Amino acid sequence: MASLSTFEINEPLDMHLHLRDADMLKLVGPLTSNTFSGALIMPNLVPPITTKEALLGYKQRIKEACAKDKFEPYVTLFFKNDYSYEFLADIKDDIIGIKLYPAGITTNSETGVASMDVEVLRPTLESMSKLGIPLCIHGETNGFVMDREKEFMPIYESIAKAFPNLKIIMEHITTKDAIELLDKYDNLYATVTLHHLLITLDDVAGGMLNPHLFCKPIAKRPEDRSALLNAALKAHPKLMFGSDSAPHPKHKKECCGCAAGVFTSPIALQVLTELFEKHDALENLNAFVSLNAQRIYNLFLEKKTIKLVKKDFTVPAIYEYKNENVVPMYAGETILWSIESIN
Ligand SMILES: NC(=O)N[C@@H](CC(=O)O)C(=O)O
Ligand SMILES: [Zn+2]
Ligand SMILES: [Zn+2]
Repeated sequence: MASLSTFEINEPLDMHLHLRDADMLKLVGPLTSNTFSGALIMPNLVPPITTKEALLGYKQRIKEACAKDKFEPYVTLFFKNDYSYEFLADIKDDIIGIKLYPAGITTNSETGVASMDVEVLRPTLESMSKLGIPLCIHGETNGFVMDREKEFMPIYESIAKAFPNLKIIMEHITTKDAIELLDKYDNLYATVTLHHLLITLDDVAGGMLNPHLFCKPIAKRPEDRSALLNAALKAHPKLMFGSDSAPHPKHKKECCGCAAGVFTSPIALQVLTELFEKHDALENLNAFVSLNAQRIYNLFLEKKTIKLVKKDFTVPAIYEYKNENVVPMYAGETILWSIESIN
């Protein structure tokens, strides 16, 4: 009998994750914490996380939901223009970064910033830069949907230039323009999702509409996907894996007015392994999914080894807990790798 191939991932990190709250958190939290060592948790709850009390309470609820696993939730604060230096100095050690959303650009971002003018953002950014707090950004304008990220590039540039000591993370990049910008400024970094390495707009809307692949930023053109994939496969040192796994209940996806977000937590490591194997790049997967983020964010992790085996896995049609449910990417389909053991 031919022996099965196996592959090990050490201390995997998901540097862009939505865990929501309450029963949805209890449903999706363990689907990340069982296989990942840690994750950067997005603050776009309703209302968003803007106080120390809300932040610490949320971190505690995440720890309880994920209590079975060795897992570190790296929580973030929702960017506001009026945070004082004293407030940020006090909260600095509890957060991994602050997430900036242009108002209304994505799910639960209504109270984000109304202007991306550097002068308007300056007070908070100056404090962050002095305190060494990284800035994570959802970088889209409100222009034509396919151009929103590209149009945001000058804004990234203006912030990168104005605050050379501020670490700026371009979240969930989807274009070759963003990949090109990465190498222009020392203080620019990026995350990329699994789905943006796999799909283009064709998969979302080129045939029958697939609401489970609808997300912000929308998937782009084949040449964008190639640029993202090339950078990920070589584990570009400024690029990190961030799933942007963004669960919404089934009835909010399969309806008129579909919510944006793709739910990938339960399949992320298996499909990444499939993708890197297909492109003969498995030797770079640990850098892409862990080492780059450890270096960029100065993280120190306990050992956790995920052993994957090349064995078919049928993705569940739906994940459920009490009244919550969520449909994963590739629901009901077969993927080529499975999780064999977690140590
Ligand atoms: N990516 C998405 O399409 N949705 C995210 C928000 C975000 O990351 O922009 C969500 O919170 O649902
Ligand atoms: Zn976003
Ligand atoms: Zn997100």
